[in-house]
Amino acid sequence: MLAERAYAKINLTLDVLGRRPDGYHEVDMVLQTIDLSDLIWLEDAPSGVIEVSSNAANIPTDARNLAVAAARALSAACGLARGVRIRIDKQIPVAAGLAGGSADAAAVLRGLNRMWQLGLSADELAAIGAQVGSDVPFCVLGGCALATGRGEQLRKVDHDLRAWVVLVRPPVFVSTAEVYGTLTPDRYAPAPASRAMIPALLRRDFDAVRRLSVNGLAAATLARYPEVRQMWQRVEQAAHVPVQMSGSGPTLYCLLPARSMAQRLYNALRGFAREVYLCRFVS
Ligand SMILES: C[C@@](CO)(OP(=O)(O)O)[C@H](O)COP(=O)(O)OP(=O)(O)OC[C@H]1O[C@@H](n2ccc(N)nc2=O)[C@H](O)[C@@H]1O
Ligand SMILES: Nc1ncnc2c1ncn2[C@@H]1O[C@H](COP(=O)(O)OP(=O)(O)O)[C@@H](O)[C@H]1O
Repeated sequence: MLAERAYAKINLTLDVLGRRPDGYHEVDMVLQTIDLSDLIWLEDAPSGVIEVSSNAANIPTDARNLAVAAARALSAACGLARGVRIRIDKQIPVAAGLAGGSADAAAVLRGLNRMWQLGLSADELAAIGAQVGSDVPFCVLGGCALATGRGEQLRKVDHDLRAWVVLVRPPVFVSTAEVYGTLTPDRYAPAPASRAMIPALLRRDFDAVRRLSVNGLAAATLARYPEVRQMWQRVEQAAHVPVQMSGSGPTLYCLLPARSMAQRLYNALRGFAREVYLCRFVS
C-alpha cells in the first residue's frame, strides 16, 4: 500500500488566445499549486483489474474517473496489464476549477511509477498525463508554471513568494467544456497577462501579483451562472481586496499577504458561504 498527495491548483492568470482546429483553445496561464489536497491510496490488485473507490459520492467510480484513466494510460504506455486498487480520500471540491480530478490522475501516475518501479521521469509522466487531460501535466510537476498550448506545455516558474489564499466555492457545478464552448472571439486576449505576472512573482511583488491576476473565462462563467456573479459581489464587499476566479470556476479566490489577514477573511466569508477554504501557495 502506498499513499500519494494530490494538490489542487489555482489560475493566477488564464488568457485564452484563440480556438484551435482540434476544438481546444490555445491558452496562456500561470498555474499555482495550493495546499488543499486529496489523498490517494494505491494497492496491488491480484485480480488484474483497475478499481477505484472514494469517500466522495459525486465522482464516477468507473473508467470515467480520471484516476482510472491515468492508470490505464500508464499501463498502455508501458505495455503492462497490472491491476490496482485506488482509494481517493477527497477534500478538493469537485468540478470547481481547482483541477481535483487532474490532481488525482497525476498522483496515480507518480504513485504507480514508484509502486511498479517504472523509473519514468517527471516529463515522461507528464506526457502520459496529457492524454488524460490538459491540466494533468501541470499536476504531475506542481509548484508554479506557465502553461501554454492547450495547457500541457509547461515552463517552470521558480519563485519563492509566500501567499495565503482564501477560496470560496459557490454552490454550483461548472462544466469546463461548456464554459470554453460559450466563448466568443471578443473574449480572446491580445497579449497574455503572464508576461507581467511572471516577473512580479520572481521579484516577490505581492501587490503586483494580486493586481495582475486575470481570468479570460470569468465573464463566460458569470454570464451563465448568476449564483457565481452574486457570490463574487458579496466576497468583494467583505474582502476589500480583488477577487478572482480559478479555471472555469465556480471557485473564487482572494490572495492575502499574511495568515492573520487570511484568517479574518475566512471567518467573515464563513458568515454567508458554506464552502470556504484557507490555504497557501506550495512551491
Ligand atoms: C479551465 C482550466 C484552466 O486551468 O481548468 P479547470 O477549470 O478544468 O480546473 C483548464 O484549461 C481545463 O483543463 P482540463 O479540465 O484538464 O481540460 P480537458 O479535460 O483537457 O478538456 C475538457 C474540455 O474543455 C475544453 N478545453 C480544455 C482545455 C483547453 N485548452 N481548451 C478547451 O477548449 C474542451 O472542450 C475539452 O473537451
Ligand atoms: N478523480 C476525480 N475527482 C474529481 N472529479 C473527477 C474525477 N474523475 C472524474 N471526475 C469528473 O471530472 C469533472 C471535473 O472535475 P474536477 O477535476 O474536480 O474539476 P475541474 O475540471 O473544474 O478542475 C467532474 O465532472 C467529475 O465528475
